[in-house]
Amino acid sequence: MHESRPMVALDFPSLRDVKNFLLRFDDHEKLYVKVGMELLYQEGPVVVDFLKFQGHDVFLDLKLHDIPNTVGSAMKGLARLGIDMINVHAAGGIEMMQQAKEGLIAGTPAGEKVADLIAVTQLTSTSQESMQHDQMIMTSLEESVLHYAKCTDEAGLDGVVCSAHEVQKIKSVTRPDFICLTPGIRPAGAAKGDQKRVVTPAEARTIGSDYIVVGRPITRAENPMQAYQTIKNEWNGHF
Ligand SMILES: O=C(O)c1cc(=O)[nH]c(=O)n1[C@@H]1O[C@H](COP(=O)(O)O)[C@@H](O)[C@H]1O
Repeated sequence: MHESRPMVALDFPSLRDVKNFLLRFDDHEKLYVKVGMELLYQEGPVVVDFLKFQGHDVFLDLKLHDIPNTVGSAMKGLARLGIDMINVHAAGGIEMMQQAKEGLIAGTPAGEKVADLIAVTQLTSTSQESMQHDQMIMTSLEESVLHYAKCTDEAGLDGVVCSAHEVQKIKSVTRPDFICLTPGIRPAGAAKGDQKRVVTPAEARTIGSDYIVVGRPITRAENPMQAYQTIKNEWNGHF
């Protein structure tokens, strides 16, 4: 495990919703939050400024996927926001990922830590059937994920977004410190929603995930702080 806090996916449509959500937590609770496209596209970079000012760590989950030059230039601009982690789609290719990394390094202000850069393999909402039908990748889901993980490592990135089911094999074909960040986390009995490949926080811990990302089981809980603490305890092996 790399990070003892579960990352909280702030999948909200506005900064006002984020502020209301954070009011449910103690002031001293510094979170590692994930800002995705829903929030950033509607509110802009001010969201990141706000969260960083409040002392939270920020994973900017924009899943960039375009030609190498465009992604590299976009990364250069995004690096100035002072984020802690950011991602691209491995399907964009090795050259795209390399330029993403170069852009990120070039845009990071002198003296500041370069954000972790990871790549999405196959989304946790993708099943083997949908991958073969929609993407026409005629291999197993696991083979596809491992292939993308190897390409990501070759491009010099820090790790991947994957399902916890794939963590052990990914580390065996890359390296032990290759980050495996796993969404698709559901406490026992919680609704899966659109996620296809899910595990509990305790299972993710046993399997060896480095980070877990949790959205709806916390953001839609009646008591988000309590849901967060329960998941955090389970993730840290305290029951
Ligand atoms: O990159 C991601 O964060 C991501 C990749 C993936 O394969 N699956 C996945 O669910 N996610 C994100 O993780 C979060 C999961 O949210 P919940 O399903 O509500 O827990 C969402 O914000 C997704 O955008």
